[in-house]
Amino acid sequence: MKRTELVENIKRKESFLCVGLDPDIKKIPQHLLREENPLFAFNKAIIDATAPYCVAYKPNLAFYESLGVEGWIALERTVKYLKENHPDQFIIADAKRGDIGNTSMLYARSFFEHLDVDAITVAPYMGEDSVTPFLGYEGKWVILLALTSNKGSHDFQLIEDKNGKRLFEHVITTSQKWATPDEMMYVVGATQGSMFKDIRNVAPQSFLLVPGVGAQGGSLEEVARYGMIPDCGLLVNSSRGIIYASSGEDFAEAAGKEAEKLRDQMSALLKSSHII
Ligand SMILES: O=c1ccn([C@@H]2O[C@H](COP(=O)(O)O)[C@@H](O)[C@H]2O)c(=O)[nH]1
Repeated sequence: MKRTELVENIKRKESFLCVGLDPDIKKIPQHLLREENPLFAFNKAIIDATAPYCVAYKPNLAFYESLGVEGWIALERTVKYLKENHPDQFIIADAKRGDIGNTSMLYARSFFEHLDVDAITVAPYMGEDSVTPFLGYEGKWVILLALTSNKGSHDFQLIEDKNGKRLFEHVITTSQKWATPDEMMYVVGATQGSMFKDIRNVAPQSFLLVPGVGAQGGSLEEVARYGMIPDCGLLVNSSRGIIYASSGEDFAEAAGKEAEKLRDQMSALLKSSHII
């Protein structure tokens, strides 16, 4: 999906919400365990209930790979279901890949040709030749980890060089030489609050994928205050806060309500920034 289409969807739906499809077989409602593929049954119900309120879905690979073949089948069926029934949704494989060039090339083939998602998260640690094999696919995106939402983000990402430039700033400035803001986004955790100002100093035009709202306690208002740009430039993800809003038979309806609440807040933020 091209940036113009993503931005049109954000404006039309008054939402920059990304719903995280992180189904844990131990947490999904008991009655779904009778289904032939419980993970897919769960995702399908969540998608149908939340699609009016979001513009993107982000399945995290861990939740599928941990189940072996059955998990991969659930992931493939989920992506196919989205493409056939909700073709306006931007699909992100949160896989955090990145390896030596020829290996990254095969990861890229797997996610962009076989699974055919719109974007994949990539770890920048191995440098340019580990990232560039994911680039050059028409309409596909690399989402590079920059400043993550977890406590451990401080261990390496904030290390300063002798001029006071931090590692995450190096990641962003260097990677902008490899790709345009129409093919590369950055992961920045919602828990980083006012650090979004520093991110925007080095990435004024890039879209940011922002996990950490909901279960991790990040503030949507702060993210928008410091991170929003004229075409929005944000995809804010919530996974557990939406998909586990209820553990009962009403789980999909409850997920829809949570997504709608976030959409309403996002709509107000888009309006106050004169984006819509
Ligand atoms: O910095 C990061 C990068 C990725 N994630 C992933 O996003 C979701 C967040 O889930 P919640 O349930 O809304 O906390 C999950 O898949 C993480 O692995 C992140 O949280 N932070």
